[in-house]
Amino acid sequence: MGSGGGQWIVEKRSSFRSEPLEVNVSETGCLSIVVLGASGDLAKKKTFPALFNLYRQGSVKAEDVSEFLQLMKYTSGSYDTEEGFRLLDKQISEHEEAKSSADGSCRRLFYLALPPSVYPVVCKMIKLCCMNKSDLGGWTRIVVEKPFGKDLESAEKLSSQIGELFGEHQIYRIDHYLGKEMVQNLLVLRFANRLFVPLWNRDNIDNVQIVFREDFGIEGRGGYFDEYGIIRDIVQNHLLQVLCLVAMEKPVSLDSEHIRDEKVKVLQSVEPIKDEEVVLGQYHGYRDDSKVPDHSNTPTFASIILRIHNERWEGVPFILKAGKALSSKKADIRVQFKDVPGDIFNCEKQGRNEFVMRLQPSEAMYMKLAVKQPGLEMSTVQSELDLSYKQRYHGVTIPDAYERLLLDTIHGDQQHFVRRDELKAAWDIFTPLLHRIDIGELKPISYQQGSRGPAEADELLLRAGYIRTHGYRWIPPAL
Ligand SMILES: NC(=O)C1=CN([C@@H]2O[C@H](COP(=O)(O)OP(=O)(O)OC[C@H]3O[C@@H](n4cnc5c(N)ncnc54)[C@H](OP(=O)(O)O)[C@@H]3O)[C@@H](O)[C@H]2O)C=CC1
Ligand SMILES: O=C1O[C@H](COP(=O)(O)O)[C@@H](O)[C@H](O)[C@H]1O
Repeated sequence: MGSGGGQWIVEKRSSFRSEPLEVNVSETGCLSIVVLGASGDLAKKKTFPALFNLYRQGSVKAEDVSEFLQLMKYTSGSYDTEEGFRLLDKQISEHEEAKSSADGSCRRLFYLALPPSVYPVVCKMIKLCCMNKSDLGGWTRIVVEKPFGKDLESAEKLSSQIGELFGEHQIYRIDHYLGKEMVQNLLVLRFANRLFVPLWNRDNIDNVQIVFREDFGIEGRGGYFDEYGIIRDIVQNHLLQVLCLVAMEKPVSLDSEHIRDEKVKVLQSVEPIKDEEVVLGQYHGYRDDSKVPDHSNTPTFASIILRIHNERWEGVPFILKAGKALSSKKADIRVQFKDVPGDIFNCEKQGRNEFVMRLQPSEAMYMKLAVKQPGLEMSTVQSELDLSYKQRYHGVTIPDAYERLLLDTIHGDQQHFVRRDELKAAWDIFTPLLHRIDIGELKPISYQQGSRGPAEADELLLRAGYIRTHGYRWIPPAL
């Protein structure tokens, strides 16, 4: 899929500048976006809708999907032979010539919406057949999706194979959670607010939960899911990336490398996972999927405590919880503070201060805190300082994560992509646990679909020190 000749006007997201910068993406050469795996689930659900939205925003009267479709060309071919890739290169070159783009200024973005097993051969073919010249600012970039490997060894092997063909600056390892509004907000909240600076540490924070819940099961993805399971699907990547942003030290600057340096340090400080701090679950009915073996040991739910061995976080449990086919669909970060020393109000009975960031649905952040019960009595009640995005930013459309990340790729901004050493450190944490699950040493507990997951997970939460608020009732503000 390509565009050129001054057609695409897109907004450059200069990460933290307040004023959006209008940039014509074709000003430095023709841009071609090649989606490999165009007929797959990911391309259908995420990649093409994101591309369409970007296109729609950039072209004033292009609400019509047919205009968008006219920009596309479909090339069919096999992933491991040169023939198809030579044809692809020819088509891209013809398009670039048609747009009169100077040789050496063209930009080619290859989005691999493919299973990781074919990444190496596809990258080899791109390198062999589809590279462009870069002497006038042109580039070739590769976007790869998760799962990037299955464990430390396979991920490192994959990294080496791709690393032999492309430089790190050309490889964009996408984790779409890094493109979510509230995840991107974490750096601002933590480092642009004096309020949080002195509080964000083991002296004040008792525990942190990072939770992903889905209210549907694997829905026809049994073949993929059973091979990977919930830890590889969600925890090792999405939730761990969120943990990094919650726990990392302040980066030297907003430069991609500075941010990723700090994330790597957090990951390297995570202690080995203890068996007694893991609860695995598998929903009842999971094995009914035709592609799931009858005796599958794959977890569809996991609650895992990670402990960070450093000055800021020693002793603070980070509870990472993810599950499919549960009672609700949500993703949030819940930071629970310690009790007030020498409490004269008996607030402890009601609950602790909590700072909650809800990533989805309906982005919000709220601080649960004790206030005086309105009225004559001098008693306390749990209430909240509430920033609900729909109310506060009424009418503002929050872009989809994939839209942002595709745009970042076009702009060469790697801040929200996973660096090779980061990936290695992430696999380091989970590989021993995953291997034990793979060989059946650890078994998931069965739970009912539409439930909260295994009761053992809530027990683990209590053991970790989490204290649930009692009698708290949220009254949504009226618009
Ligand atoms: N701006 C907004 O939209 C706001 C919305 N609210 C809403 O108010 C409600 C209450 O909010 P809040 O107190 O923060 O969150 P919840 O009551 O949803 O959850 C608080 C904690 O208790 C756990 N929990 C929930 N149910 C059970 C259970 N039956 N047994 C054991 N543990 C349980 C949750 O685990 P887990 O995370 O795994 O479910 C979580 O750790 C929510 O629906 C929230 O969305 C509140 C404030 C602002
Ligand atoms: O990467 C994945 O994410 C989705 C959930 O994404 P979200 O943006 O809707 O929260 C999940 O359903 C899928 O299993 C997983 O592969």
